[in-house]
Amino acid sequence: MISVEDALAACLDLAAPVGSERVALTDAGGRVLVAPVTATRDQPPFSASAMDGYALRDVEAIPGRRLKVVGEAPAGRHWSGTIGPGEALRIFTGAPLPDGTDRVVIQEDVSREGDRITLGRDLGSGHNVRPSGADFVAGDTMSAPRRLSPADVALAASMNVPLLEVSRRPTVALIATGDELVTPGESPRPDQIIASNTYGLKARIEAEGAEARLLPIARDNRESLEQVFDLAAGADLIVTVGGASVGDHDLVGDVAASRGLDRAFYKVAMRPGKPLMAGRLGDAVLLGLPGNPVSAMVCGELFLIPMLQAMMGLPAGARPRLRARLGVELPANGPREHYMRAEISAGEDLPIITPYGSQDSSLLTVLSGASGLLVRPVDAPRTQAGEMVEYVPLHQMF
Ligand SMILES: Nc1nc2c(c(=O)[nH]1)N[C@H]1C(S)=C(S)[C@@H](COP(=O)(O)OP(=O)(O)OC[C@H]3O[C@@H](n4cnc5c(N)ncnc54)[C@H](O)[C@@H]3O)O[C@H]1N2
Ligand code: MOO
Repeated sequence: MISVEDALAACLDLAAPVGSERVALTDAGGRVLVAPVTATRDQPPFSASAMDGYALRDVEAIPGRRLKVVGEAPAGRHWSGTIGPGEALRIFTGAPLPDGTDRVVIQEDVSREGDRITLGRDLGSGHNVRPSGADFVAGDTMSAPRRLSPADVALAASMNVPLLEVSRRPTVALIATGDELVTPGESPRPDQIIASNTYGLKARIEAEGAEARLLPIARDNRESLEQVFDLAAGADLIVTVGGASVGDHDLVGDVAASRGLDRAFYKVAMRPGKPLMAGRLGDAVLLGLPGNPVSAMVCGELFLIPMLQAMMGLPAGARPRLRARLGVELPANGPREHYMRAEISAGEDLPIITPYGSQDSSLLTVLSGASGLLVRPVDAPRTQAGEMVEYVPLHQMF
């Protein structure tokens, strides 16, 4: 058995970037930018008015001063003359500032009669001008790698870059294994259950920006597993669920080995998720998740998600952890790192985390209610309520 840390390092070693493609801005939100975006112009490309009002020379912004309005500049139309002494230009937000001016007095501070304005008593101190290049100048870059936020997409658009180089979405083939499983919506025999893990994993994988393909359920015999493995051809990552333990019907390791699996590890000192396996299988990476539903989802969160991030070219490592105060006393932990499904509530200095009473790895109701995984390190001593602990937050992306 290896440690969680070593298993994650081995998983990340297997997960090479999958390459990139160009997408339009309209399809770029949430994708992973892999090459920097360079601005092709300054923004704003000219000194622009920040308000609706009158452009004039700052030296003439004197309360009570009367000026002649000699023209008008709406946004999108440069006024080509020069503003001289005693003159002002009617101007609107976003319009280029005319030559000779360096200030805009907002219309609320002006009274107008015909082509004459009189400046009010309190003009404020702001110039209401956005200098040319205030946001960015040509050659400025948005760095990569990064997951493109809505604001990033808007920035790239503003830089006049219509196509972005993003990571291809890694493709994941999901294989559920077991004679006891039927697809949701079907009529199970009394001795069967509904396959759930691959559905939860698909949702999680897609929330991360990868593509998941659900393959037919593989039955507990070599022939069926071989057939379903064949269907996984072309995937970047093959994820099996179940059939990983020591039972007579746990065939995933054997079948993968006979297909040439170069196994990196099998079994991790953690709870849930001990019978985890990973390796290289031809051109793909294989991640073998344990069958218990909570084990599959927790291992998905802790290992599969960082692997996908690495495959998309993002800096990848252990899932982020937060701090909280323990809500109840916990006994000493054993030799496996324990990821306890827990509730998190508001506390004084830090949130309070309370693990559920039942930590059985078959209980999806508990996982569904949990907002974090309380991390109990290997051989952690008895821990009192109120002590500081760490947890991995869950469900944050939904
Ligand atoms: N003698 C031992 N028995 C077990 C050990 C052990 O070390 N020695 N480990 C236990 C642990 S821990 C786990 S986790 C499970 C994992 O076993 P497998 O990965 O071989 O999983 P299965 O036996 O196929 O299934 C376990 C459990 O999960 C249900 N299952 C499987 N796939 C799905 C699915 N897609 N959707 C919903 N539920 C699924 C399956 O029906 C079983 O109930 O082994 C322990 N045993
Ligand atoms: O490791 Mo199993 O995954 O504890 O249920």
